[in-house]
Amino acid sequence: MTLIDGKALADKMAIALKDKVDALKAKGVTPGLVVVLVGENPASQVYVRNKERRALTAGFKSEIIRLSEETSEKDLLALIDQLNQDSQWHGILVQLPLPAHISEEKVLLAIDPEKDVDGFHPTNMGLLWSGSPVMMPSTPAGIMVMLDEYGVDIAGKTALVIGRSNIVGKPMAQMLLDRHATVTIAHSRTKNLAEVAKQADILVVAIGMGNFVTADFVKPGAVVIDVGMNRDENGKLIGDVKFDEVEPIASLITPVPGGVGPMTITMLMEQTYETAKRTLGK
Ligand SMILES: Nc1nc(=O)c2c([nH]1)NC[C@@H]1CN(c3ccc(C(=O)N[C@@H](CCC(=O)O)C(=O)O)cc3)C=[N+]21
Ligand SMILES: [Mg+2]
Repeated sequence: MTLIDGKALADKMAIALKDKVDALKAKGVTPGLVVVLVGENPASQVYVRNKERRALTAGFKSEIIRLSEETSEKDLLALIDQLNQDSQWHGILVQLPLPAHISEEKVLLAIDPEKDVDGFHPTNMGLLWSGSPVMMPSTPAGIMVMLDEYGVDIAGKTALVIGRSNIVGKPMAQMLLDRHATVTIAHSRTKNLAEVAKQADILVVAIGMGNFVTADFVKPGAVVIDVGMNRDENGKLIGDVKFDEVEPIASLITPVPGGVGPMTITMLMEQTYETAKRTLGK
């Protein structure tokens, strides 16, 4: 069996999370997650709905605040300030991307780092890179859980992360490094990418180009993690990895859908729960 079933693992973790949440509620704390969505990005609508469904299933208090595409940066910052002060919300997530007239950097800086369940605030990114993470970006955190669940050895292995975003590639590299992998980050300017990729025991692909990674990129027996979420010409969801070609070569591979995506949401829920739990003694 070469498939890493992210959906099944997410469902399994959801059952355990519900029990943990019930126990926390009995102590008087209900985890609260608020999601802010600006504009009508159709992909964002799907993700935000999935998040809300998983949050309510877990027994959280959850709300989606939908703002029009025309919302000013000033109004959004004022809303974040208000959510920062509101003790019913343990986690605040502002869905990215934001409309072009709003600075993502300013918005992420405005979120209280203690409520930044995405782990995107520079304080949280710095804590991760210095080896004392508090809030971890949920996509790479979910990938680490999948690697552990499927018994993948990380220490001493060669890992290649393709993609250098702040939300996936960079934190992924740090998490693998922390577990003693030998890590390389590749990107669109990397020369001889297929040859570089072919050295990797663990290959994480987050480049945002459908079917980009083909059989010639993959070392036989490699573990292949596909973070891609692309639509093909028929509107079908496809990953960054050409699954049918790579699956016979890999020892383990994540599908799209049903791999990284569901675990991203699961880790967001776990992190919101942990954040709520930290308020107990306060
Ligand atoms: N502040 C912020 N935090 C995020 O974590 C964040 C974000 N902005 N913006 C967009 C990306 C993307 N993202 C996904 C979440 C769930 C699925 C997911 O559930 N995927 C399912 C299917 C989805 C479908 O059918 O379209 C799957 O892969 O099986 C995918 C992608 C979170 N993101
Ligand atoms: Mg995330």
